[in-house]
Amino acid sequence: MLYEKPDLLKLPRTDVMIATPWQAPIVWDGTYNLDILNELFHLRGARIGLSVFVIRKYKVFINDFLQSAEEFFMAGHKVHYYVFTDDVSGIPNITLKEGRNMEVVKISGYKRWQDITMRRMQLIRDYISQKLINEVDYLVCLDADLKFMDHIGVEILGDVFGVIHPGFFGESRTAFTHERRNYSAGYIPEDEGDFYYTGCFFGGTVEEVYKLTNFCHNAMMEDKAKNIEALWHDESYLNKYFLYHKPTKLLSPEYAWNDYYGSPVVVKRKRLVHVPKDYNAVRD
Ligand SMILES: CC(=O)N[C@H]1[C@@H](OP(=O)(O)OP(=O)(O)OC[C@H]2O[C@@H](n3ccc(=O)[nH]c3=O)[C@H](O)[C@@H]2O)O[C@H](CO)[C@H](O)[C@@H]1O
Ligand SMILES: [Mn+2]
Repeated sequence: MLYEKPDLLKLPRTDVMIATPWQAPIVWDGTYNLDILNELFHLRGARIGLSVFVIRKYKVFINDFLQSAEEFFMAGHKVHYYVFTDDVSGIPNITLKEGRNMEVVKISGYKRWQDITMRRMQLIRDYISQKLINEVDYLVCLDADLKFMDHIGVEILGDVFGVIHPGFFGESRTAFTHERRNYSAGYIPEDEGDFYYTGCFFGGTVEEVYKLTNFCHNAMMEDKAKNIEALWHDESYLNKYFLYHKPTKLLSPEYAWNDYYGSPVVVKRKRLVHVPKDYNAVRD
């Protein structure tokens, strides 16, 4: 395989941090060679799962989500979609490319939207031990109200990864919307916290995603027993997990963009974007 020799004396990017203080890479455009990575993951025959939840009115998002994933997500690799839904007939039967398949998993859903979003942790955890552990090597967990606009491939994969929220990447700790009540299991003290991670995109090896979802679900149950819920629900507990179990890879906000935040110069590609939604129309 031919490619340009890496140059140890040349920085791939000079405008952004490309590794955390704990030496985890932060993936930005221009920091990786996709040909090398594709070759490595093909040699391993990596099987990649993608989980997405489509409950109640979130059906409106799933066609664009899947069609755009077929175009941009893990092109050329083995992909297994797991679509969790309360309405199997509402999931479009789209034509998938070679090496890709889809499983629709019927679940009952919850009344409150907060429970729908939070219970994903429990459902993912349980489906990993029931089935996924034998079917995929990596699992990528995503919101449904997203559309792929550009390449997302094996450069994202690692033991456990999170995505820096597009609204907070230049912010100070005090601006992070972490859970600050010390009696919540999602609590992060004001002088701790590295980045603010989005709840809409995380993943890793199936074993690591099991640990992450198990932690988050247990933390939620601990709070539920006290009749509290962290400020940003699953996102708050995910941030807590990443504080003490640091991600081994981080994805830049290119991987979870929202046009609400405009077009900062450091963001060269908007790979996955949140579809604008009318909260009152799609929730409850
Ligand atoms: C960009 C980002 O940081 N997203 C997070 C954020 O808000 P969002 O406002 O993006 O959350 P959201 O409304 O997209 O809900 C999260 C996900 O739950 C599913 N769903 C939700 C409601 C429903 O009626 N039906 C349904 O299927 C669906 O897959 C959806 O994408 O905060 C949420 C918790 O408050 C989650 O942590 C989201 O991941
Ligand atoms: Mn969302």
